[in-house]
Amino acid sequence: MTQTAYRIQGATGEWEVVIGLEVHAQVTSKAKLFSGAATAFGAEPNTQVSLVDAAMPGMLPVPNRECIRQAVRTGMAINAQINKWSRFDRKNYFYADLPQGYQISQLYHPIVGEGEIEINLDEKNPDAQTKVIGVERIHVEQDAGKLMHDQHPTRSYVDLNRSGVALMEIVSRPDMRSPAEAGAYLSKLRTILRYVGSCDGNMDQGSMRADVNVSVRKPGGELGTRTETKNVNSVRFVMQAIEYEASRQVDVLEAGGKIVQETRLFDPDKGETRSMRSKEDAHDYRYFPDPDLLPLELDDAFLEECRQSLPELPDAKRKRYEKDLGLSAYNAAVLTAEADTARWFEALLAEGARVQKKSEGEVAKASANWLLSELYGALNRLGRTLEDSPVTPEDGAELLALVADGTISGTIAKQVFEIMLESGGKPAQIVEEKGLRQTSDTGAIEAAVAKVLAGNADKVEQYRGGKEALFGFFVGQTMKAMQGKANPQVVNELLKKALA
Ligand SMILES: Nc1ncnc2c1ncn2[C@@H]1O[C@H](COP(=O)(O)OP(=O)(O)OP(=O)(O)O)[C@@H](O)[C@H]1O
Ligand SMILES: [Mg+2]
Ligand SMILES: [Mg+2]
Repeated sequence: MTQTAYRIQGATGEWEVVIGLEVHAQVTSKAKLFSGAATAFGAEPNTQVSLVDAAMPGMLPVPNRECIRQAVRTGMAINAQINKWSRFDRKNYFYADLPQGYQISQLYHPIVGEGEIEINLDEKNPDAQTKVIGVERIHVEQDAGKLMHDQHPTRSYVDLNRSGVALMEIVSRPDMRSPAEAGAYLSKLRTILRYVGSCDGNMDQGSMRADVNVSVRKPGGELGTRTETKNVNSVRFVMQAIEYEASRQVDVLEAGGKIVQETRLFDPDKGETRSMRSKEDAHDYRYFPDPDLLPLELDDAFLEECRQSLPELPDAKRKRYEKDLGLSAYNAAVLTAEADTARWFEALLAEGARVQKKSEGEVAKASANWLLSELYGALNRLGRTLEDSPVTPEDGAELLALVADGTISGTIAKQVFEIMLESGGKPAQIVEEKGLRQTSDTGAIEAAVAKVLAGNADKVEQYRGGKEALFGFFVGQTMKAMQGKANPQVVNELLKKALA
């Protein structure tokens, strides 16, 4: 690790920032944690509420196997200890969005114990600056409902669609030392969750949100008192909240004040945190084991199935792309940062291996370059993503195969791609219909060469006088005269001969 430490300069010297994140991640599952109600985003208020979620008297919770499975798979993906025996506790508090009057959570015996996440601090060269952040635990709990204050002048409404939805709370160790490290941690965690498929990671829809614990201390000193900024919903806001909160704490301490352990809110418009409640009026949650639920016991077959179902994880994939496919560190990093991108690339690669007569490394490099420059460029222009790309991996591979076997040149491939984007159609068919096939017809190319040389007599003289850099000019002119359709190798040979 070659990172320079993040320090805040105060009048009394430098301060170090200490950060721990509690991330709430909504579990990907059709049904809620203890009921069969649906979890889809964007439904009309109170249309996805069972009697259990509304806390009708006499209703009993029944754990949803899929939610448990997703938490276990997530734990396995961060190399964590999986606890074969865990238990649900009641966290008691009173609030209008919580009809039960308590949240079912896991305080004393979480399902997942110690794990770790390696963060990469240089996006372009991920292995250049890494750090391991400890994860203390992951437990499973219910989400609450949502209060709506903008529906009526004097009343608040409540939407219970979210009530009872399964969350994983992923609690880090206080191992981060800068906003950048916290940002890298959150991004990496989101990437892992998306690969595993246990959470969609959509922070703007609230599927993933972070409670940001921050304290400051003199470098190497005792841990300071932390504040906790709740429910921050983007990577950028987390970084801003830390920056603001750390310098606020330094100001308080340098003025001779004390940090009070408190819950704060982040205001994205102002980039500030504000006090919500202090420890003095903190809840006494009166935790106790939920008497309606048996302890969770996981058997070996279940754990084995969870392990078998894990996909190749982002770091392993990135390293394989570099080592086995020969991609640059940067390309490997960009292609593996999102599970969807890697999936698209691998489909392109598989199809490329089938239709191109080139080595795996050559196919991989050409595919990566095309995806990251041509396709991404086009999608950006069209305001689209890979998911709704107008071109499929099969079409892309077919286009690259036409270049690889010399049917068309790289320049013509760009033209064909534009036509595919505009009017659809298969690359080979477009090439035939528009007569774009590359030609090695020596007669036609010789004629074009002769015309170019005749029209540029002065340059020919300079070239023969030793200005060899002009060769590229002649190639360009000849290709232009051939409308990009001449085989570049034949053009080179015939030009050399004519200029000799
Ligand atoms: N001195 C500190 N400075 C910064 N972060 C800290 C410090 N001490 C603990 N933390 C972090 O605070 C978080 C504490 O989360 P935890 O879930 O254990 O408890 P909590 O916040 O008290 O409870 P709740 O889940 O009800 O919010 C962890 O991420 C931990 O790393
Ligand atoms: Mg917590
Ligand atoms: Mg907390």
